[in-house]
Amino acid sequence: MTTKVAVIGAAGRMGSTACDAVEGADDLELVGRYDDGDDLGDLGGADVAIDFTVLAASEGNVRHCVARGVHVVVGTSGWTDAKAGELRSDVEAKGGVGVLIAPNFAIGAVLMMQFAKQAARFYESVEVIELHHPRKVDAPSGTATRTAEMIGAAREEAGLGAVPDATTQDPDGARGAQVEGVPVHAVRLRGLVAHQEVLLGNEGEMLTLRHDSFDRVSFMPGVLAGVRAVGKHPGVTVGLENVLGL
Ligand SMILES: NC(=O)C1=CN([C@@H]2O[C@H](COP(=O)(O)OP(=O)(O)OC[C@H]3O[C@@H](n4cnc5c(N)ncnc54)[C@H](OP(=O)(O)O)[C@@H]3O)[C@@H](O)[C@H]2O)C=CC1
Ligand SMILES: O=C(O)C1=N[C@H](C(=O)O)C[C@H](O)C1
Repeated sequence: MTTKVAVIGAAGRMGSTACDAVEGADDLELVGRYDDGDDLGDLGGADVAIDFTVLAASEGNVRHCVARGVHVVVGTSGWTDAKAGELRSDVEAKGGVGVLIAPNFAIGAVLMMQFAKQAARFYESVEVIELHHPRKVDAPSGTATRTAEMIGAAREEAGLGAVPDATTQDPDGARGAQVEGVPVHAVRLRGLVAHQEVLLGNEGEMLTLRHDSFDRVSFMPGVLAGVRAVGKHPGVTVGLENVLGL
């Protein structure tokens, strides 16, 4: 059976790549491309919508889809647990509708986050460095935020205290953003696509976890896996790991 798919943010870097991926899949049919100012209407009769827009638009797009019983795969960054939580009752009220929010669809990035979560309890120090193309509008990246949240939760569960840091003077924020007690640093550099390092340190050793997306096609196997799985996961699901069986 063919699944009908609409893409919101279709003219963007990710949206256009997602349109190509859907068109290249035998079991999927692209039935709609939507951009800023377009009326989403009935989404061209789509079974599943993919949203790669901006946070300010994404929530309204998702609510529009859910109200029409259309499953949604959300790649737009900036969705916090609190924002996802606000959706839950409305999504659950629609019965079988699924919303999958994934901070990162690259399989390696999902694994990197899982490895970071696994390693977190063994290390005194941890920092996250995300590196992206200079047209990215949000910082820190959704991936870095999610990684830091997962590390922070694992550290808390293990009873670890604050990361050691003697800094008392930092007028320009050189130590980065603090996300759940984890310093997060954002680099914007021409030539990059999407990259992240997690540095974990103990006395006398360091573990570096690094993932590189050199091309946006790296996100597509995850996007398509999400499109195929979202209908089998009613309610709101955060993280591609939940549909990959990790
Ligand atoms: N989860 C993941 O794996 C990944 C997530 N991302 C995230 O995806 C998002 C998009 O990234 P990217 O494609 O690079 O960004 P782009 O700026 O290239 O694309 C965003 C698109 O959304 C459109 N848009 C803006 N507002 C609306 C709206 N209200 N309704 C419909 N379309 C709208 C924009 O149109 P216009 O230009 O006219 O405003 C643009 O075409 C970002 O949040 C990014 O962080 C990116 C890569 C991977
Ligand atoms: O804007 C991007 O490019 C990316 N955004 C996502 C994020 O904010 O984490 C995913 C990936 O890093 C690429």
